[in-house]
Amino acid sequence: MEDFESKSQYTSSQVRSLSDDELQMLENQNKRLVTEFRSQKLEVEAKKMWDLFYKRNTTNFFKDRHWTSREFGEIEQRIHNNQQTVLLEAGCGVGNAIFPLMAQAKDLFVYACDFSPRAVELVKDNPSYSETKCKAFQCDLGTDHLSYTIQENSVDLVTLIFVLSAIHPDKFEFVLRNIHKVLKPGGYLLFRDYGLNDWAMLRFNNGSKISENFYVRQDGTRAYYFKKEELESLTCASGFDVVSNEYVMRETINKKKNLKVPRVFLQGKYQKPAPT
Ligand SMILES: C[S@@+](CC[C@H](N)C(=O)[O-])C[C@H]1O[C@@H](n2cnc3c(N)ncnc32)[C@H](O)[C@@H]1O
Repeated sequence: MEDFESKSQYTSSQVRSLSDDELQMLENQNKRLVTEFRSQKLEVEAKKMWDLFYKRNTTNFFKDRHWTSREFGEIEQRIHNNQQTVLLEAGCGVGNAIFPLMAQAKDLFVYACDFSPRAVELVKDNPSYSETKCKAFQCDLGTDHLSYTIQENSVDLVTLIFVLSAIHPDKFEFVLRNIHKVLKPGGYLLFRDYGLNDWAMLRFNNGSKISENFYVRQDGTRAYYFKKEELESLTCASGFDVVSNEYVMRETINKKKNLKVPRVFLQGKYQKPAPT
């Protein structure tokens, strides 16, 4: 989670290949893994860690995401056609993805959920929040059923942006099935998250690795780095058809640190099949 400016972007079906130095960095991470006790504690305290994150940063950490409609054609098209749309932003944080969309779209209703009570409060405190256009609620996507709050088969689009990576891999399928239940047949899950061999993944120190591709940051929040084949099989196992699923490679520049780094994200679009 760093503040970087994007320089260039292209998609790739290949995993980013690593230099010898980078391979060595990954090798070093395996020397001392997080203990089983710490790993379990991090799982128990996941909600608390994110809530503390928002206590420290309030709405100041993430920038508004103005790229969502550009990156996901389904959103753009619906906004352009003034099509009535129900969207769920699963793991909404303080609303950086939803408020720019609500400002553009005339006929959009947004469900926004997060397991951090502070994040949900910050969404509700936003001057652009209105109960007629949005319902923000607390929900742990890995344990709470979305269908207790949202009617089954009622949502056109679900966005899941840098959220699944924060959840324990054992819960990935539950989360995806949870989302699948509230999507309309024919509706889309729009996904962006960290990809394998992302620069941030290689930077973790010895002692930060929990398990394969899963790490803990200094603030106690966790990050998983996805392989495209893995997300493809997870979404299929959860009842989705894969429409697209590619790495997005970006070269970004951190002006303060004078650093140019290769970021890797995984971006995908998965559809709940419509009955034939
Ligand atoms: C990196 S932020 C992304 C926020 C937002 N999607 C955006 O694009 O700005 C990750 C969010 O996932 C939320 N989160 C993590 N695990 C969650 C879970 N099990 N259930 C619901 N939200 C969760 C965190 O509280 C945090 O707000």
